[in-house]
Amino acid sequence: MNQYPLVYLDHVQKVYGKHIALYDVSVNIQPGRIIGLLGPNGSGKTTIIKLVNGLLQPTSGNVYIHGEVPSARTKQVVSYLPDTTYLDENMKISETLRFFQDFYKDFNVQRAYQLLNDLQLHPEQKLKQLSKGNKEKVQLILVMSREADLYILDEPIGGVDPAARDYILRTIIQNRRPNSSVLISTHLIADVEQVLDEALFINQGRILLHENTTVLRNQYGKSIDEIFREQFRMY
Ligand SMILES: Nc1ncnc2c1ncn2[C@@H]1O[C@H](COP(=O)(O)OP(=O)(O)OP(=O)(O)O)[C@@H](O)[C@H]1O
Repeated sequence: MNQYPLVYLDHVQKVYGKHIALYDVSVNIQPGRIIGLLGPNGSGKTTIIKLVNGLLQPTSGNVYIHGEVPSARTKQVVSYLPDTTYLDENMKISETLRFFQDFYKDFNVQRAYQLLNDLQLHPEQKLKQLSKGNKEKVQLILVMSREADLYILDEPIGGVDPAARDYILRTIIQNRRPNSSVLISTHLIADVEQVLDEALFINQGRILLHENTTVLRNQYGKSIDEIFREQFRMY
């Protein structure tokens, strides 16, 4: 058992040119948790995600995954869904699964086929034949079928029918690797809040709150979406 937190951001500051994107951010993520990284456009969500992935370096402070700075080794335990498409549109769904199987030795192809079935996606369909929402589902299934310690989802399922978002997230999250954590970045709070264990509110590069969602609901007598809107008046 690793004695370090899964993720620890230790007084992280990130500056792009003259713009300060993150001010003194400290965050601790434990195993087995579903965390919503919630904030309006430009608040610093993607910057945090890229720092955890090792795609960006902090200007000051440190990022640790299992007590180590991000490296090729830590990347093996993090499965990342970027907010852009990266798959060849001419591939069939089944070919994307083979591609992931070749690329990631921790890819669980049985889980991927099970999830495709659960979400009623046909493996022989080509990506270019799929709707935006169904393409997002395929990407989510690919990322969640790795045996990772941390799954990072940057704006997942924004194109999916709102009525189906909760079901899709729930299905995928319930089938993830046991005791892994999921960090979900979104501004669609109402659609994800039922699956969240913790809420991390961020605004203008500062963490405003990091709390258990049940504690928050009980404390305010409101949904996470309502608390977010009322407390921080971002909308
Ligand atoms: N490469 C860059 N150069 C300069 N400024 C940047 C760069 N990347 C991000 N920023 C700025 O840093 C701030 C945080 O951006 P970030 O992409 O982390 O926000 P976000 O919360 O993910 O936003 P969104 O919800 O719109 O995706 C924003 O003000 C953005 O304009």
